[in-house]
Amino acid sequence: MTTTPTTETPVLQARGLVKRYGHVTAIDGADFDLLPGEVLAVIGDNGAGKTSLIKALTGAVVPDEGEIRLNGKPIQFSGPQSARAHGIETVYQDLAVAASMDIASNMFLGRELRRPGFLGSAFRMLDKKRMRQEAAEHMADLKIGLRSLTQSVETLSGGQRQAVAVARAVAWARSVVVMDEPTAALGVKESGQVLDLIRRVRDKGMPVVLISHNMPHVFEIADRIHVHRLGRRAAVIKPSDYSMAEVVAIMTGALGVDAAGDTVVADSEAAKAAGVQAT
Ligand SMILES: Nc1ncnc2c1ncn2[C@@H]1O[C@H](COP(=O)(O)OP(=O)(O)OP(=O)(O)O)[C@@H](O)[C@H]1O
Repeated sequence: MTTTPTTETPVLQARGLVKRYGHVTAIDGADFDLLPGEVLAVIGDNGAGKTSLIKALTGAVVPDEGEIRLNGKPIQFSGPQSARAHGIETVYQDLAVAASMDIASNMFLGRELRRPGFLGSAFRMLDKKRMRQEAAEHMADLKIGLRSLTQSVETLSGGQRQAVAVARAVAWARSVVVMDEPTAALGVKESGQVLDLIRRVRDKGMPVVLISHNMPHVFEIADRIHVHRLGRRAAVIKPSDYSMAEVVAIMTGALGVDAAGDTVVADSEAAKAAGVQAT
């Protein structure tokens, strides 16, 4: 396994994570490092344990073993709410937004602002005006152009909905934004817009973890790629150092990566079939 040598303290880090579901070991001693200001893609074959790893890092599952550190400090999340309270926001592939509600209400879903004074404290009245104003500021900040924040989310295109979900996550995140397959359901143009948006989030200084099966998107946007295989990190590489075929070969186990960052043939038949050779 290789890690890019760095002196920076990772924003989010894991060592030796294990998660078992009965007889299945979904995470098998996984390490993870997210550096400040980077887009880190997490890729791996189906069943490699990417989702389980991300769930452990975002509080959705509690690992059986291992350690998670946030900004260098050991931390245990008791649930997604606890990860959120520590500034980790996740954009889920499905269920990203409440379709029948308007854009501003979606931005503040579960964190609604109340009217000041008695109206808010006693009658729990919502401060819709302020929520719209702040939602508009967040949208402008990320250069997301939407006609009206009072239109319901179901009237938006898939890409626009994803943009609302990303804007919401960025608005609340203080440490990390995790995105699970954000372009999976989108067309070419909309995917491009979401990738641009991810770049803007990164350029604001917010590190992004991107789980994706889409290799061209990963190569286009990731600063580093965490390759997950058989429940653990098989390699961390820079997209500029490897071809897509090589990364797929690392993912499937045809190639391994040694401590110097060179690829080594791990399965010669599979490497031959994939048309790749060791460096
Ligand atoms: N709740 C669960 N109960 C039992 N087994 C599970 C559960 N969640 C995941 N697993 C198993 O753990 C392993 C890893 O699954 P996981 O979903 O983390 O992989 P993945 O890399 O995200 O896969 P995919 O790309 O197909 O979504 C699989 O064998 C899966 O069947």
